[in-house]
Amino acid sequence: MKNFSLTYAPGTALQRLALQDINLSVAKGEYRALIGPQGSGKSTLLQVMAGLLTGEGQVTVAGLDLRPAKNRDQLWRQVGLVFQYPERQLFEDTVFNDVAYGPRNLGLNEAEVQRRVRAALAAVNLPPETHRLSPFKLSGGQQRRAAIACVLAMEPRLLLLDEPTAGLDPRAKGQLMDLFSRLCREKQVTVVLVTHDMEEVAHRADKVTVLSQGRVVLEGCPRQVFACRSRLAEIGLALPFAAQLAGALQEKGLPVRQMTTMAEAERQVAELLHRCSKIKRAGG
Ligand SMILES: Nc1ncnc2c1ncn2[C@@H]1O[C@H](COP(=O)(O)OP(=O)(O)OP(=O)(O)O)[C@@H](O)[C@H]1O
Repeated sequence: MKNFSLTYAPGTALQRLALQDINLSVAKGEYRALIGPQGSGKSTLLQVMAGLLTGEGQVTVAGLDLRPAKNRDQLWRQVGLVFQYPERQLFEDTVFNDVAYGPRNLGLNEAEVQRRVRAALAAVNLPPETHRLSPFKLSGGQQRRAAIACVLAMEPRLLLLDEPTAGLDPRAKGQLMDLFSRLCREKQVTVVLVTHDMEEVAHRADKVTVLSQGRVVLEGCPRQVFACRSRLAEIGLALPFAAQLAGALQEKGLPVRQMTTMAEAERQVAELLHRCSKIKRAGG
């Protein structure tokens, strides 16, 4: 995106500048997290990347300049957008037909449709006995997975995820986040994830973009972004637990390096305990 801005309902009483002068570049195969307080423009930005919203400035996705409408129309073959609560879009008589809907619309032959549907349902761990059920007979978590399978069956090159695990239990959430990571690492699918979950960002993202009031205010790898403690506090964003712990220990004068993931926290706490026990043994 180059110098991109978007105003909702221009010229009306509801006019709202949602994105201002955005310059953003996401590499192929990258896992990008998009964070920011409520109303900062994250969902709007995802919809622009999906070609659903337009504004002023340049947007190029998968080599397509999105200004001409014909290019935006082509994008749906390459981009999968998972909205918040995607299960609300399930509508077919069976789970199988819901997942097959997109591939059939692509005009693929039935053997390829079947292959894609089975692969997508297996990827989200929906067992074969659920495939012929009405999606409305599934549990809430299963419905979410079926809805995500609908997007995966399109085999998108770019996966845009708007809080895809909101409301799921930790196990289901972990499984889905692992799946998105695998698609990124093994199939070079580009992932852009909107989330309020800083642990996920610290753990999985290659890079983080922070939005505030429609502007990009910080960008970098998780370690760089989470080192900007006061800026994030000003914006109203929390730090991952490990970064909070590092700050608390440093305030007490303990020799702790900056850290963002739980694995780093475990290593550093183990080092600290080891040093404590050596000091104790030495009678200190
Ligand atoms: N269809 C719309 N018409 C008018 N204003 C809108 C519309 N959609 C969003 N907005 C406004 O644009 C701004 C950005 O909204 P957006 O949903 O992109 O933010 P967000 O960061 O995704 O928020 P959240 O974390 O709450 O989902 C907000 O001020 C919102 O009220």
